Amino acid sequence: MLQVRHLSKTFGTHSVLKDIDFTVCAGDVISVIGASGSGKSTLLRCINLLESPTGGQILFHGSDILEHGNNVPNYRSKVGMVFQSFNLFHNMSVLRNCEIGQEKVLKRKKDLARENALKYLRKVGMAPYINAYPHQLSGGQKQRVAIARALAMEPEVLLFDEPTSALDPEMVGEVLEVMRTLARDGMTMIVVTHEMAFARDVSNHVIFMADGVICEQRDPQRLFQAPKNKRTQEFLLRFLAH
Ligand SMILES: Nc1ncnc2c1ncn2[C@@H]1O[C@H](COP(=O)(O)OP(=O)(O)OP(=O)(O)O)[C@@H](O)[C@H]1O
Repeated sequence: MLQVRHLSKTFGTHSVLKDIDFTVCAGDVISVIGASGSGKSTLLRCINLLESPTGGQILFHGSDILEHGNNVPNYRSKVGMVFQSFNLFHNMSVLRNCEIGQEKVLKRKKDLARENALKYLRKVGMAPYINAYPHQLSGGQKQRVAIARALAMEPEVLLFDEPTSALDPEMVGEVLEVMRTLARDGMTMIVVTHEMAFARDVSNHVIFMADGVICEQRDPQRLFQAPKNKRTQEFLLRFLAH
């Protein structure tokens, strides 16, 4: 479905992504792990074109979306994103947050947008809060609304950029549980995370990054139990020591 080929990104003279290569198939849950500053968020932001890659290809169903003339708005509507900081519209209710993108971007009629918003708010357990405003919600609840909003756009791939990093520890579980359910339902997901248990137990493929490079990518069982790359070994040892 999605192939990232030789992707690079430079900020000024700082090379943040170098020769990134991986493939996403329908139903894949891919976790991207690595130390702070290794380029994980930049990679996600390049995939959904919030950042322009400096080089390489992003093939979506075989066509390179970085090539001039490709339908970028269509691609964007099929690649959803959930941010660390929720990015909800503060002046809108929970329900409106989940309707607005469908109406403005997908041009859905109000009735359909509402029906869909309610469907996904139910899925993440936020239906009782449809009239609440973001400031009335906990961090975990805000993130569940953000997930419902992304799902309501019915993307083919959902990108998560450290979705639990801004949450108090007691709220991490409720968001991870929603993500586990999505994975079980077959949602295609790329998840930048520091939650190693999620990466190990839920994903079918794990990418380990250091200094803008993919050092190792494999199935989680082998990557966690028998990492081949020295930097992966060091990272996992440091992680276990905490
Ligand atoms: N807009 C930008 N301009 C300049 N440098 C940037 C920009 N965005 C990111 N960088 C740099 O790119 C590098 C990778 O950052 P990135 O946020 O992708 O790492 P990360 O692995 O996601 O880190 P973390 O786990 O802390 O979120 C860092 O050195 C960062 O300072």
